[in-house]
Amino acid sequence: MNSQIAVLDGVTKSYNGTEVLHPTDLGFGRGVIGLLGPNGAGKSTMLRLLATAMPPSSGRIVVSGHLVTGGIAERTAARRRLSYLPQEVGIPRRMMSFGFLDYIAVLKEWKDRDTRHREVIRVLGLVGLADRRTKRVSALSGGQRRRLALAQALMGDPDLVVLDEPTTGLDPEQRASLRGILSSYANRGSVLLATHQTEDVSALCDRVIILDEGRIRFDGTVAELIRLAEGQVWVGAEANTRALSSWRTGTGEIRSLGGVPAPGSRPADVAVEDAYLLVRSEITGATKIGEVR
Ligand SMILES: Nc1ncnc2c1ncn2[C@@H]1O[C@H](COP(=O)(O)OP(=O)(O)OP(=O)(O)O)[C@@H](O)[C@H]1O
Repeated sequence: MNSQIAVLDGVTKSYNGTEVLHPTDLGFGRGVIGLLGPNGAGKSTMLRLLATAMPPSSGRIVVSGHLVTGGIAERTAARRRLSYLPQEVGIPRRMMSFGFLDYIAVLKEWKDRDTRHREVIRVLGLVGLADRRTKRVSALSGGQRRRLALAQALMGDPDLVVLDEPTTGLDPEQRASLRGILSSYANRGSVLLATHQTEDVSALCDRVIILDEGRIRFDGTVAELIRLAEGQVWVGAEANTRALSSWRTGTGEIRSLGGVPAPGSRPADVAVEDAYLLVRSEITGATKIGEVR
């Protein structure tokens, strides 16, 4: 489809002979897409493949019309149209914030010095580090370093923004501000983010994909995900019998996922986290959505 900015076509990835991403077909259009899944599900693997950080074991990947899995020229052309925030970024500690971003901009082939510097200042402002631009990386806090890493992924006007756990380590103000920034990128391109923060998915994502053991287990809108869990989240004075999980909330009531509703309990609004946990429990065989009681 022409409106697709990135496509995975029969893509697999194996490490040392073990397939960790099973044959996957996915297309990404405009908008923010959240990738959820437990540790080791294959989220980072999928993002690294899309970001051209490593080749797939089989299948085709296309980004902005360029066949990433073709020759080097096509891969380079795709790289010019995407940006990537890995889960861990090693930033030289002696570099200054401005110098680091300027260096990345040079690698991204921003040749004109003035334009490049304007862009560096713009992204430093976006991540709230404008007043830290002459600070050495070693003098930044952990969250500020993460913001600096994020800034390099926001440079330019990419068609595809690939972010591996972008909100980890950010304070609430920065997370809220990042949501605004990512929504504005999503008006013109595709933003794909792997996260464990289900609140970010509900606040931000047009589409959510759940990956587990290298397979896609859910792909739909946030509303569709939530609908799967409707009628299975309860609050009351007691926990549901055979609840998948239950806990006392700040109001003193017990919130239960799944199970047989306790006498006097009432249905609660479903959050993305509830639906995610119920989908996961179905995968692991702990319960079956729609047949909990
Ligand atoms: N370089 C590698 N060599 C060997 N195995 C790897 C390598 N990178 C990842 N794996 C394995 O591939 C699987 C998927 O890992 P991946 O990092 O993609 O998961 P993830 O969903 O991003 O996990 P997390 O939420 O913990 O970041 C895991 O079993 C992991 O141990």
